[in-house]
Amino acid sequence: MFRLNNVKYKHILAIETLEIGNQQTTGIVGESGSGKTTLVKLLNKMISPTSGDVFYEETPLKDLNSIEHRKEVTMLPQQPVIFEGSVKENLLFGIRFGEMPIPENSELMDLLKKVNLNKSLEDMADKMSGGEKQRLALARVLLLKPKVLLLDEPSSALDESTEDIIIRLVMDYAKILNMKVIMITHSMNIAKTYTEEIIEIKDGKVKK
Ligand SMILES: Nc1ncnc2c1ncn2[C@@H]1O[C@H](COP(=O)(O)OP(=O)(O)OP(=O)(O)O)[C@@H](O)[C@H]1O
Repeated sequence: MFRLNNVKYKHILAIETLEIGNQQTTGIVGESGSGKTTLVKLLNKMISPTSGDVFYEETPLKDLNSIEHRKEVTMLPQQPVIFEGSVKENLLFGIRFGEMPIPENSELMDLLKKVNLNKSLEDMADKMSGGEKQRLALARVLLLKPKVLLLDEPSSALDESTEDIIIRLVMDYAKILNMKVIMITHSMNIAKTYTEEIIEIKDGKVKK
């Protein structure tokens, strides 16, 4: 799915070769500051390498339009962005931006239930807790049904049992929608439990 060839990003990453295959779930594991987020940002063209090439399905990312690419390969950042306004407005933000058909309220409510968010569509999103905001942001990306979902430490604002429920839910949902998931986590245990292939990053390099 992705291939990196002699990729450098500033002094942060130096990856000679890396293949992320077509498996459904991939884990990216490494210590804090090792370069995991930077690697994932390269995959959806949020940033471009200082040198070297990133390929998506054999096409160099530098030849792809960033906005179009990010519709296919969508990232849920560690700190979710929540806008002033209702839960519904927040859910529909990406849909409107991508000029996609607006879903029925019933689909939105189903999704809220799926991500364990006990709120109504009219509730104000900026009044919610950190963990609730993260689940809302997750619902928003799931609604976009990207081909590849990049999750940056999806559980950082969640307690352990919610974390488990949410990761399992994303993985199940991804399977149903045939969505590939690349998930950053600091925990080798989480990676082993939920992902088929694990990439370890240490000091900006892939650990062999
Ligand atoms: N735009 C930037 N300019 C300079 N340094 C940066 C930039 N972005 C990140 N860094 C630094 O690069 C290193 C790797 O950061 P990155 O966010 O990729 O790590 P991470 O493995 O995702 O860490 P964490 O698990 O704590 O989120 C860190 O030392 C960080 O401070």
